[in-house]
Amino acid sequence: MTRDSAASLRTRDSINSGKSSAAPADVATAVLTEAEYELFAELGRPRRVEAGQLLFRRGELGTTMFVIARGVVDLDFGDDLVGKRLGPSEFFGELGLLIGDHVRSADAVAASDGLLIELRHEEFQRLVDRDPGLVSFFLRRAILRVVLNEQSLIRRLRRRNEELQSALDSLYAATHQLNQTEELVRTDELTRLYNRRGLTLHLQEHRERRVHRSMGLLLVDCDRFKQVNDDHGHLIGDRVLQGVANILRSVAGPEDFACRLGGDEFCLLVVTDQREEVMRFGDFIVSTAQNLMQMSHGTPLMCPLSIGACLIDPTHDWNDGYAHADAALYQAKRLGGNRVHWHDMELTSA
Ligand SMILES: Nc1nc2c(ncn2[C@@H]2O[C@H](COP(=O)(O)OP(=O)(O)OP(=O)(O)O)[C@@H](O)[C@H]2O)c(=O)[nH]1
Repeated sequence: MTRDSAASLRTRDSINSGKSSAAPADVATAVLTEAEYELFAELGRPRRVEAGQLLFRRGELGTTMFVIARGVVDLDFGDDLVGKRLGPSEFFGELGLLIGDHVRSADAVAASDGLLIELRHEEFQRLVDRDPGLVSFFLRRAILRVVLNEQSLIRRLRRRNEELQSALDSLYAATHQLNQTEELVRTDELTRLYNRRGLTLHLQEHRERRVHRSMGLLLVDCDRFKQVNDDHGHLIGDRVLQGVANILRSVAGPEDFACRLGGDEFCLLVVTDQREEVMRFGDFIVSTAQNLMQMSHGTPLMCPLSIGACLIDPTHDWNDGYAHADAALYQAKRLGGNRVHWHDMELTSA
């Protein structure tokens, strides 16, 4: 291509807009100086492109640099990186020319019909031979542009990383808060045992996970607790309730479940299918309360406890099991309290 035809490739607009001469300040610009453009146009090959035509893909090896004579080209760097639109006199794919076999970092697509000038790696030496000064200036700009692009990419990635980190931190905080709230919703404030809602959720989780295990149920109720409040005040009453919770907490294994149902009523679920074992739990709780009562002088640390106990059949309705334990508790109270009573079927049918 001659110098005359090269000049004719350039649109008048781009010349008039002053893009053609790179001032020292925009040394990293993608716009070629007039002299560079003319040199590349002279040694390169013109190539017509149509709107939407793919020039190269990200990840492909390339050995060609392109200069836009007419039209516009979009560069898409993928992920969520900002793309670029290049116009007349701008160049792209320069590392292919300089290095040869360079991995493209973007998809290049003609965004309009246009005309490009292609320069292959093999032509690099010819460019140098023709005008070493001009090519060295171009090289400086091309390298600077790559470095600036890299730096801006690093900055963007760093910012993005910080944003992601802070989003992750907020997510952790929200999850933590949610867990805490969920835990609070399930917890009795006074005793820190599970509350009735906690029990309902516990049973629901078991049903959902299809955990079918036999369990012993102990319904624990304070005897004449109202009297404690009346005689010693609510604060002492609270302390007694906390004492009952401590006994239940101390006997419950990791798979067992202790909760305060409300007021002076508690329950303990123990994983077993043995009546004797459930009764052992019950006896231990009642006798521990008795021992604590003996240790109190004046201000009560504890009150007597009544317990209704039964085995829960995992294949039966929970409410049936609960009703059995409740009936047994009623019997324990009727017999004077301060004891464990085992549920027997006659009780419920009576
Ligand atoms: N201190 C305190 N008292 C509570 C709390 N919740 C409920 N109570 C009281 O517990 C008492 C329970 O009374 P009752 O249901 O008659 O039970 P009780 O006096 O133990 O009677 P029996 O069970 O028949 O032996 C009531 O006076 C309630 O006000 C609490 O959180 N703290």
